[in-house]
Amino acid sequence: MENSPTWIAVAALALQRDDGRWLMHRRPADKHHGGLWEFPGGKVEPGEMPDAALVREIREELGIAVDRAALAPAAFAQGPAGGAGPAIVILLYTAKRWRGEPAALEGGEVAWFAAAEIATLDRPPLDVALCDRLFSPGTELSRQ
Ligand SMILES: Nc1nc2c([nH]c(=O)n2[C@@H]2O[C@H](COP(=O)(O)OP(=O)(O)OP(=O)(O)O)[C@@H](O)[C@H]2O)c(=O)[nH]1
Repeated sequence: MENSPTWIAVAALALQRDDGRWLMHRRPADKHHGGLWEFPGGKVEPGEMPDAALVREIREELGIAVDRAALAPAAFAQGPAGGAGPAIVILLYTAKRWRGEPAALEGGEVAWFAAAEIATLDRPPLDVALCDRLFSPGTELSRQ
């Protein structure tokens, strides 16, 4: 059995609007996974709780304020980051409340999608797994 010597935790957010649409972020072309659509978020810093990291990343990346109490754990996925980097474990939270209007402050673009539309977007492999868990038929969220 092989153990991964290192891995990084990434916290990501599935933000849902009142009309049921979800926010996705298209990564800037010059970044790892450039041009792919993913849930906004970023790396958890050493010593940081994932939900606190997410509040920070979302403020930096989208310019909106989300309270930790509004974050609900939803799913996780793990796998290689691609390239020679350490493995990634992505912790996905959902939120339905925030303050401000989301914008792609660090490049790329943001847009709101129905769950069925997200299935047609080009996404990193871990996001395909996360979306399967979040939107799979029979789950509570897929009916909302
Ligand atoms: N934020 C986010 N990252 C994801 C997702 N799926 C996925 O494979 N990743 C990968 O996880 C890593 C997270 O890095 P990031 O670039 O978003 O994080 P960051 O802002 O803290 O990093 P940086 O400041 O070093 O660029 C990237 O390799 C990214 O491609 C996702 O849904 N959301």
